[in-house]
Amino acid sequence: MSGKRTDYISWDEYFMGVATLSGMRSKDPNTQVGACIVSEEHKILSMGYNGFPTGCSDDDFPWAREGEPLENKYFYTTHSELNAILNYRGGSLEGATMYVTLFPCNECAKAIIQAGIKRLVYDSDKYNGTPSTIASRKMLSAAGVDIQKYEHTGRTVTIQL
Ligand SMILES: O=c1[nH]c(=O)n([C@H]2C[C@H](O)[C@@H](COP(=O)(O)O)O2)cc1CO
Ligand SMILES: [Zn+2]
Repeated sequence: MSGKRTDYISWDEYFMGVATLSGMRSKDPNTQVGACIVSEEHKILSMGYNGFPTGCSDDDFPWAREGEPLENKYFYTTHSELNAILNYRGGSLEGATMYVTLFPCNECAKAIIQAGIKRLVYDSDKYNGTPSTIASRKMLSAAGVDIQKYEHTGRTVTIQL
């Protein structure tokens, strides 16, 4: 008998958990997104969350969803998926898997494809049916990216910080 623990978290729980934790860094009051990129050997290569680019202060740039284009967040936020891709400085992401807490938009889909990411595991799909996610799905499918919906296990993890 090996005596090994049996209640350890699965790879999917681990990586979606890390993506979720990363999203908790986001200052966006409406939608927090986290992404975690993993190698074929189950090694974490990079992480990201949605926010303004370096040097663009969260206190100076707007988090509003509405109003003039220059006065709301959409021109300024870097999405979690792009941040995770850009945060990787170690070489190629060819063949990697991305775990992301929200299904990617069309712009992130292009970055995912061009980075060579071959598998996508997503959790929320709250913008399903919008032109952006329809285009995203269309491109990811055409490029042969394996798209999987994360299956919740019901496990709750409490971390004392
Ligand atoms: O793929 C995505 N990844 C990502 O990080 N985001 C970010 C950008 C914004 O900060 C926020 C979306 O804001 P909202 O849900 O209020 O429209 O989530 C949004 C998408 C769109 O699906
Ligand atoms: Zn995006």
